Formats: sequence, structure tokens, C-alpha cells
Amino acid sequence: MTTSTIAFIGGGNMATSLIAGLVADGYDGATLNVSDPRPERLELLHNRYGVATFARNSDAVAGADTLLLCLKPLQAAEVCREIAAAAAVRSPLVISVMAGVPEQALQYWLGGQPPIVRAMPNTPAMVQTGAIGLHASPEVSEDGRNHAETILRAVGLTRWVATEDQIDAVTALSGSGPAYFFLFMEALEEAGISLGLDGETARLLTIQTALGAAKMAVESTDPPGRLRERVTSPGGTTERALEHLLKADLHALMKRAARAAHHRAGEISRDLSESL
Ligand SMILES: NC(=O)C1=CN([C@@H]2O[C@H](COP(=O)(O)OP(=O)(O)OC[C@H]3O[C@@H](n4cnc5c(N)ncnc54)[C@H](OP(=O)(O)O)[C@@H]3O)[C@@H](O)[C@H]2O)C=CC1
Ligand SMILES: O=C(O)[C@@H]1CCC=N1
Repeated sequence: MTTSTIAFIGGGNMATSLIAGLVADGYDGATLNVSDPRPERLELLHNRYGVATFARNSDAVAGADTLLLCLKPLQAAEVCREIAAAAAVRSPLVISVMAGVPEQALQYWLGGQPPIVRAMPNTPAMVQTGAIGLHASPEVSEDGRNHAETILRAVGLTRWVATEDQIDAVTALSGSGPAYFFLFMEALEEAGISLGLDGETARLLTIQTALGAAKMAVESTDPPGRLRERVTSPGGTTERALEHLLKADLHALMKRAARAAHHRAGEISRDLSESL
């Protein structure tokens, strides 16, 4: 655990998930600064996690050793320019979770080539079960890498990727990934209701099944494919169901979906890079 101050710039969904996970890990909310234009959001974060809140981004940055940029990509340029002078005072490590926002663009807006770590977390960070991809710009020291990893490891599993481009792949896989699993849960729940179960029963059984399958996948040395085979009795019920999913080519569908997310991250990067 660190006692240094982390400033969250933007206090929306992803910031809230990270703050919740850090506080659950033992971080003192008072060492977490948060700035956001919405007073009601700041109040909620303060009441729930004890964080220090700021209406002005520069005030949140002052005194912080680490900046966690949790803005929507389109807000990045304006806000980085706004905080550049305050950030230059202590040269904090800058960690950006923003999809598609290149390290080079962040350095350009902040000025002076600060060390940047791009992190791609996901919302399960809220329950300390996040999956987080990391990439460091060449300016990040070994200490800086360790510092970023320590923060993010508090909220989940971390993996460094070799190239910045691969952060777009992480975005398409695990950044957006919780939404894919939630959609699957919604569909399974609806299927249960269509077979005559009441809504609450269908939802509870769906969620517990997802949890059980994920726990088995984590704890087993066998890959998911082998675990699937063990559910699938020859000539049984699962086989009949899987025939439909495989006929619809779920694998190809998943690849198309992930490619679309990956493509979108690239579009965001290109648009931002063209404006430099
Ligand atoms: N949500 C997710 O699952 C994940 C998101 N990310 C990344 O995290 C980033 C944030 O996403 P998410 O949390 O979902 O989005 P949100 O819109 O929930 O959060 C962004 C927050 O920044 C606030 N904001 C707007 N303008 C400013 C400003 N000038 N200064 C400070 N704060 C400002 C927004 O306020 P307002 O609403 O009023 O605009 C909002 O509260 C994105 O770049 C996304 O790519 C990465 C991984 C997963
Ligand atoms: O949908 C998005 O753009 C963000 C990035 C990954 C998850 N949410």
C-alpha cells in the first residue's frame, strides 16, 4: 500500500471502480484526490470512500505523486492542457486509463515529455477482480513501473504488454469484456424465463452459474475447453444446446465483435493524433 497521493482526474464509472477497489485494499480515501465537474458525483465519492474532492482539476493535481486520468478520450486534450502547469511542479507519474489515447498525445498536451503509463483496467476492479493491461512510455523508470503496477495490482490481475498498440487489443478483450459477459448473462436469464422460470430464479441461477464457471476456470489447471467437455455428456442436453451456439459460429462472432472494438480504439487514436 502507498501513502502517497493519487489524483483521479474525472470521477465517472472507471474512476469509481478503481477508487472502490483501492479503498477495499486498504488505501486511505484521504490520500485519493478526485476532481469532476459534477458536484453530486464528488459528494457521493466523498461520502462513500472518504476521498478528497476538488471542483478544479489543477487543485486535485497539486500535491499528488500520481495522476490517474479517467476522462472520456475527447476530454483528454483540453484537460491535459489545463493541468499541465500544476503537473509540472512535482512531475508526477501519469497513468491514463483512456481507450485509444496515445502516450505521445498525452505528452504533447501535458508538455515536457512526462513519463506515461497506459493502463487498461475494467470495471470488476471495483471488487478487486479487475484485469489490467499496462504499457509504459520509454520515460518511465523502473520505480515508476513498479509504482504503477503496485497501484493497479491492488484492484486485480496485471499484465504488461510489449507494445503500446497491444493496449488496443487489451481494450477489446478485457476492457470491454465485462460487457460481453453481462450481455451473455442477460440472454441466458431471458432464455430461462422463456422456459417458465420466474425472473428472480432465472437471474440468480444465471449469476451463480457465471460465478461458478469463472471460479472453476481460475482454479483449474485445465483450459476452459476441457471444462466445457466435462459438462457435455454425450447425447445429453448440453450437446444439443452447444450445437446451436456452434452453428451460429460463436467464435467468428466474438472475433468480429472484438475486432470492431479494436478498430474503434484505433479510430480514436488516429483522430486524436491528427489533431496534434
Ligand atoms: N467504463 C469502463 O468500463 C472503462 C473505461 N475506460 C476508460 O476510462 C475513461 C472514462 O470512462 P468512464 O469512467 O466509463 O466514463 P465516465 O463518463 O463515466 O467518466 C468520465 C468523467 O469525467 C468527467 N469529466 C468531464 N469533463 C471533465 C473535465 N473537464 N475535468 C474533469 N472531469 C471531467 C465526466 O463528467 P460528465 O459526465 O459530466 O462529462 C465523467 O464524470 C474512458 O477514457 C474509457 O476509455 C477504460 C477501461 C474500462
Ligand atoms: O467502451 C469504452 O470505450 C470503454 C473502454 C473499455 C470499456 N469501456
